[in-house]
Amino acid sequence: MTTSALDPPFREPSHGEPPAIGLVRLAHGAGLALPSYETAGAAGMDLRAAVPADAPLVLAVNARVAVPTGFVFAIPSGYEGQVRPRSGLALNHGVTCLNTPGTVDSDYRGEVKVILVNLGEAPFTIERGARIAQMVIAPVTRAVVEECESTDATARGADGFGSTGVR
Ligand SMILES: O=c1ccn([C@H]2C[C@H](O)[C@@H](COP(=O)(O)OP(=O)(O)OP(=O)(O)O)O2)c(=O)[nH]1
Ligand SMILES: [Mg+2]
Repeated sequence: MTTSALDPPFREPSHGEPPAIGLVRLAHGAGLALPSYETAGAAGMDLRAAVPADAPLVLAVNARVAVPTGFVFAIPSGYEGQVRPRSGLALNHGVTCLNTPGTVDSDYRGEVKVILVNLGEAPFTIERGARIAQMVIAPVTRAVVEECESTDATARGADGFGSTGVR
């Protein structure tokens, strides 16, 4: 990450301690840089492709693939990891995350993967170490659900799916 005097230091909204995430590097992640915040105020840490250096992954037009990141993330209870596209890949190449935002649960102990789809017009080559997506760590609220006989009344009622028009 590059920093400069122009950049205010990142502060937690609560000004408390940031959540600590343990990363376990898998064998095929050897030598890869850790996921990293690329600017002082970046919301997401970029995830890198742990594909073989001698066998870049070619994503055909309209194809999708789960790209390995080479790491297991241990996200603390009360948080989730949101796997989101990078806007540059989306705008310049039509490459995005199919399930955006992907959800990485705090109890998941498998390898984090990035489900990419190529909606562009040309095959897209993913080299080892390429920054293919970003993960935002977010607090989670879990609701209590209960079955009810009826709901309270609202002005909208059951109107939806464009009921308010476009303009
Ligand atoms: O982009 C993603 C989305 C998910 N996952 C991993 C972490 C997550 O905790 C797990 C399950 O994801 P999700 O709940 O979205 O998928 P599911 O189809 O509901 O699978 P499951 O039945 O295992 O929950 O898969 C990723 O590595 N990348
Ligand atoms: Mg699930």
